Amino acid sequence: MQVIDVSKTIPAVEKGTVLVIGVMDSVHIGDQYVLEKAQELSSDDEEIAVYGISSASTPMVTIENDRNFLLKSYGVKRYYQVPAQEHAQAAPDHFIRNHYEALNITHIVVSETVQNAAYSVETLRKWSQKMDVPMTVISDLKVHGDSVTETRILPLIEQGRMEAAKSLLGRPFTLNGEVVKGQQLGRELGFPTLNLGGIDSYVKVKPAVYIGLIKVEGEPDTFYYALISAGYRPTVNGDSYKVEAYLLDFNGDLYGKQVSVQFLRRLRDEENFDGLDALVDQMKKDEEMTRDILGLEK
Ligand SMILES: Cc1cc2nc3c(=O)[nH]c(=O)nc-3n(C[C@H](O)[C@H](O)[C@H](O)COP(=O)(O)O)c2cc1C
Ligand SMILES: Nc1ncnc2c1ncn2[C@@H]1O[C@H](COP(=O)(O)OP(=O)(O)O)[C@@H](O)[C@H]1O
Repeated sequence: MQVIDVSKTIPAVEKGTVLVIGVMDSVHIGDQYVLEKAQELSSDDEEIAVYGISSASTPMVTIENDRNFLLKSYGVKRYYQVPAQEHAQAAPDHFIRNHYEALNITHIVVSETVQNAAYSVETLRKWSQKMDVPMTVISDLKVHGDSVTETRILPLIEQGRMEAAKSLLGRPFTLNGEVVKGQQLGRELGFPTLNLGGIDSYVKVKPAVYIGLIKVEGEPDTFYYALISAGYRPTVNGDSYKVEAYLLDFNGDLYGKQVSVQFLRRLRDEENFDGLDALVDQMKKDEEMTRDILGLEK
């Protein structure tokens, strides 16, 4: 998928464009609903492109790379990105008017949620009628009475409500990062834990122990179950927030690898134990409980 800055020259395309206008920051089930409709509406002669009205605020549920990967998986060929300083005024109707011919727009798919101060669905509708370009407005997908937004998902992750987050995201909340060195204490405790680096832009999950799934770079068809520890590690005088994972029934060198860490459910909150023995006793219990829940051999 191509990412194109809308403030730069917009390359002309040959195929017809089904242009989706939406806030596609986290590619949650509301966004997925819009993208599925766009897929249904497009023919083999057309390509799906997204004009993304991003809030671009941190912390994020889905960082840019993740978003691009997800959009691509929904068949999106081009993502027209509005520069951060112009978000508040992001006016897709200007963009469409200015680049209508270069983009060869054959259909506009607009999600009802995206109206902002700068434009309205009505403005777009008038233009599409004048130009005789079909336009489809996708109504807001509601879960339990309310629209699905990133603002609704963020606090769920901050509270460690991973099942609830998953129900709105349409996938488990996932951190993608690189395995970095930690204090090298884990192996001595009998619980080697990979330390995840490069995750600063993501929302911080509640300090707690979680059951998760890990995918490792170079092994696209394998998942490992894991115990994830997120938090400040008060027992070992941890100085900063970290996310670590102990992979069950795994042994290998993961330093420097890209991993994806999916959060399935919270097991318990992080505690300040009185010494390492108490911590290790609890980690053993955590592992036993996890094996019980997952139906794994002990
Ligand atoms: C299953 C599990 C549970 C953990 N629970 C706690 C906890 O409740 N409190 C705490 O201070 N640290 C907890 N930790 C973090 C450990 O203190 C940390 O993994 C250990 O210090 C090793 O760190 P290292 O990877 O930097 O060597 C937990 C880690 C795991 C894997
Ligand atoms: N089952 C496992 N789960 C996680 N990491 C493992 C496992 N087995 C081996 N490792 C390796 O051990 C490292 C973690 O050991 P640890 O002593 O906690 O060191 P660090 O503090 O640097 O993370 C991982 O980065 C990985 O390379």
